[in-house]
Amino acid sequence: MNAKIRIRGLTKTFATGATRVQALAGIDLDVQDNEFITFVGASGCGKSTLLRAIGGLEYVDSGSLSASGREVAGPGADRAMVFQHYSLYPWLSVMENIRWCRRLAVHTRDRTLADVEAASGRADALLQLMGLGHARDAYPNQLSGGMQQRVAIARALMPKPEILLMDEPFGALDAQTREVMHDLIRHVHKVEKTTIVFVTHDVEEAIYLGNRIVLMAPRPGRIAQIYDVPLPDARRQDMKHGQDFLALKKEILARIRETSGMKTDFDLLEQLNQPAG
Ligand SMILES: Nc1ncnc2c1ncn2[C@@H]1O[C@H](COP(=O)(O)OP(=O)(O)OP(=O)(O)O)[C@@H](O)[C@H]1O
Repeated sequence: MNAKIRIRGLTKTFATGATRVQALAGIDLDVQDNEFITFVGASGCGKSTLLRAIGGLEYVDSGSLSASGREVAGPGADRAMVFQHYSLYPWLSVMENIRWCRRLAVHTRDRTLADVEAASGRADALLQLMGLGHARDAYPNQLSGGMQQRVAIARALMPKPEILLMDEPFGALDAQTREVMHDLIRHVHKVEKTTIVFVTHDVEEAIYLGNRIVLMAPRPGRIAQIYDVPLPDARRQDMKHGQDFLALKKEILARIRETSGMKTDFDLLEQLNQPAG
């Protein structure tokens, strides 16, 4: 079976003056169609750089990268991105924001009245899917952060991308809103059957959302391990307290600590409690 995203030997170095940072080194990864895969790892391990490369927003130095069966040479209509900051157009209503992409040249495929009707049906369906029915005529500044992010996701889904790339999309939201968004995005994944690649620094979020987790490590940015998530497709919040979930969370957190070389308060406390000598 052909992978939806296929990455082989990908490398990327950033050079700023005399400083060189190897953000990605020898990345090999296959993401299958309709997978929900999460990238997690210590700060600076290259998660966003890898996501941006898949989105065609970052040049790479060497290696190969294909998405939806084509070599990635830049952004494309098969891939949509959602970032932490919603970047909605403040002068457009919720519905106008969602329909925005239809105005872009790349999506001028509404040739007949039937096309136009299909597009407005799609926008209405996304409005309902994202729980935005009551907010269709509101403007972004009238919405909470969670609602704005729902609009940004609906807008990204409008052209039916095959791949949805999400870079810490819920990073700015409070804990309760994040939980609601987690269940919503799992539902979107089930209904839309989009392949989702999701970057986060939150291990619990990575496990709850992903079918697989790519653990990355820094200096140089690389894949340290890939985990299968031992949870059924239908997720429930109470699964976060299950033994398998907690064991995986503990293991990943330990690996992140190991790879980042950073001491946590917990490590320092353990050191202090060690008998001298
Ligand atoms: N445009 C850039 N110019 C120079 N260095 C960069 C640039 N973008 C990223 N880097 C460096 O590349 C490395 C990987 O960065 P990246 O943002 O991909 O990591 P990350 O895992 O997403 O980090 P975080 O979790 O902190 O967002 C870091 O050392 C970062 O400082």
